[in-house]
Amino acid sequence: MPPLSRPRRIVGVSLKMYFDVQSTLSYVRGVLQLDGDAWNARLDLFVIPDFVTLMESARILEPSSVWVGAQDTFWEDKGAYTGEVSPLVLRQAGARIVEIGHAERRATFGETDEWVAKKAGAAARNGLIPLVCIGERTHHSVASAAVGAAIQECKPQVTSVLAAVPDDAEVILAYEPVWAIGAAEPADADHVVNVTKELRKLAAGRAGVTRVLYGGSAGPGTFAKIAEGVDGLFLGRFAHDIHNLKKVIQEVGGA
Ligand SMILES: O=C[C@H](O)COP(=O)(O)O
Repeated sequence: MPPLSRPRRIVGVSLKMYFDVQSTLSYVRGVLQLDGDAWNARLDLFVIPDFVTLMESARILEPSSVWVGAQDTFWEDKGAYTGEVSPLVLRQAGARIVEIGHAERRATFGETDEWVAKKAGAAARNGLIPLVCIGERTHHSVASAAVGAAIQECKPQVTSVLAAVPDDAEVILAYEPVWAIGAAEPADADHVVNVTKELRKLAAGRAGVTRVLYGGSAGPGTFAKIAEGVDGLFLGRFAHDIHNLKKVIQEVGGA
């Protein structure tokens, strides 16, 4: 059987709630400056600011090929849902991608697999690409047991989402072991490769493109070690310095 072709690589960064308005817009302008580099022929790039600065960020990046994303969405398009943000409005505001089920939302706000799946379906229904974060909460000290335990915990997170999204819709899965988020270093490369290879199998046969990213203290130097299992990186703190983001883009794009 010929080897399966891999989808186009992709790099994204979430600003989480680290930045104020001016810092976000200044960062986004910095990303715009990267647009002329050769990377855009080789990979997709997205930036996820907070909701308040999303529209202005999208306006700044409109002339570029960089996608703007949202950090969450609600599962209904309209109605009496005070405080929630509609996927329809996100699309109209310029978002192309929406992050769903980040570990911080699951832990702090009690998001369940059921909610995450409904949100992913709503995103796809509105023409947004769901970027679904998955990952195990605890890290087994024995490497062989850690892979099996991670797959067991991640599997329902993935299957519930894939059941809620049309088969031909594009989906991005960000494998983020919870214990590796906000840490000093990313997860062990062998662990990431072994888990992501298995997770990828859950989406085999889908008509829509499914890309698998790694996130969790990733930065310059991370991608080469795990490229066998992933299509790119989902970055946090270590890409909040635009120079580091540029380095990662060069590494993932193979420049
Ligand atoms: O959203 C991004 C991930 O949670 C990774 O964040 P981090 O690189 O700061 O650990």
